[in-house]
Amino acid sequence: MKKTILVTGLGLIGGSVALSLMKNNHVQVLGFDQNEHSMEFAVQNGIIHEKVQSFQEGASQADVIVLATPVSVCIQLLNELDQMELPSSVLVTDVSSVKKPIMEAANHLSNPHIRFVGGHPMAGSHKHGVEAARAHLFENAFYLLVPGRLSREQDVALLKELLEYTYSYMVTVNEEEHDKMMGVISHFPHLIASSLVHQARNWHNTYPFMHELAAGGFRDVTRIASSHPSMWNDILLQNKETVVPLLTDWIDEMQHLKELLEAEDDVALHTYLNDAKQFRDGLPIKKKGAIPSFYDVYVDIQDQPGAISEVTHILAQSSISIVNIEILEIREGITGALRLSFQTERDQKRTQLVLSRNGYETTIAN
Ligand SMILES: NC(=O)c1ccc[n+]([C@@H]2O[C@H](COP(=O)([O-])OP(=O)(O)OC[C@H]3O[C@@H](n4cnc5c(N)ncnc54)[C@H](O)[C@@H]3O)[C@@H](O)[C@H]2O)c1
Ligand SMILES: O=C(O)C(=O)C[C@]1(C(=O)O)C=C[C@@H](O)C=C1
Repeated sequence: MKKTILVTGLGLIGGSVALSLMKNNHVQVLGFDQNEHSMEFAVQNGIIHEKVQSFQEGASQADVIVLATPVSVCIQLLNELDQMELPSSVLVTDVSSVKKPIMEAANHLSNPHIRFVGGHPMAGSHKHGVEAARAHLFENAFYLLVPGRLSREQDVALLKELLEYTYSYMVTVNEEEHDKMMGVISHFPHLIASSLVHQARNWHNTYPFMHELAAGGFRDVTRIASSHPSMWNDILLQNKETVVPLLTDWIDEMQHLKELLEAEDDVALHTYLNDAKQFRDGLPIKKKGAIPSFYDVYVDIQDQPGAISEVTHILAQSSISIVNIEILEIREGITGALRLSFQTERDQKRTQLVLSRNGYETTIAN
């Protein structure tokens, strides 16, 4: 029998989860968002099967609910759900970037019909909104699952099965380790990226031409500063327990660097830079697993005649050989994506460069 899944919060992440659920013939995907336009877009573009008029209306029909709203809204929705008269048992999950406050709220629920397994797909973008949703967003990424007081083994197994078409690696962690790790590799870097942009902005009056010179380095290190401020506000406040001590350590580290520079300690400075390089170079770029992966580039394209040959022509002109090409999610009238695979990282990088010079939007899913 088909499972009915309600996705609440049809933005970048909710829309992308919904798109992957739509690939499963055994599910019916309902969507709810406070923004009517997002719901309409989702129906028109095949992101969900149907919209519902309220969270309650969807919840009362659902076997599974995915909460994909900002973290603090997710906590409110869990509390609303707790008060609802649900006709039968419902498995609830979320996608929030912070897990301790979510699991705390979930562990306190008393509605006997609710089961809960926390979730966090570890991929995203600086974009937001349903228009940015992509079925391939989570491909080859980790998808973290966090069981709690209301989770049974079969709930975790069911979620893994339903989320199969995200093509991600499901890993179970606890909320404590989740928030600490995310603090270090996701939340705190966000603060640093924003602070670097502020520093450049403060110099803008002195050197008005400077921002024109901001090339790859500045752009690479500050891309995430372009993310949705209200979402990050929420994340940083909800994980301040982790982020504040990291900030204290960082200030000490900056002080140490300042001293090295003032003392012109080139040996210590070189060691510092080299140690960072060694660790950064050792980060896994591509995971090996059930899903074979090359050096892939995703290219957003319009569904119009000649769209694919235009892309391949541009690459041929730059002598870049494509190993494989796959069309993902093309439906009439909306943007779709091409997955281009290359043999080397160099070709992957060059492709991004030449295609973006030609006005294409590209993504590398690591
Ligand atoms: N953006 C990322 O890179 C990323 C990655 C992984 C997880 N997350 C998590 O995913 C969640 C959503 O983030 P996003 O990037 O999709 O944001 P988004 O802004 O693209 O989408 C959020 C959606 O929630 C809707 N919403 C807000 N309040 C609502 C309510 N009361 N009822 C119904 N809908 C409501 C908004 O209208 C919007 O469509 C956040 O918890 C975030 O921490 C984000
Ligand atoms: O790629 C980006 O823009 C992201 O910020 C994605 C990112 C991350 O920090 O890696 C951001 C928040 C999430 O919870 C998961 C992924």
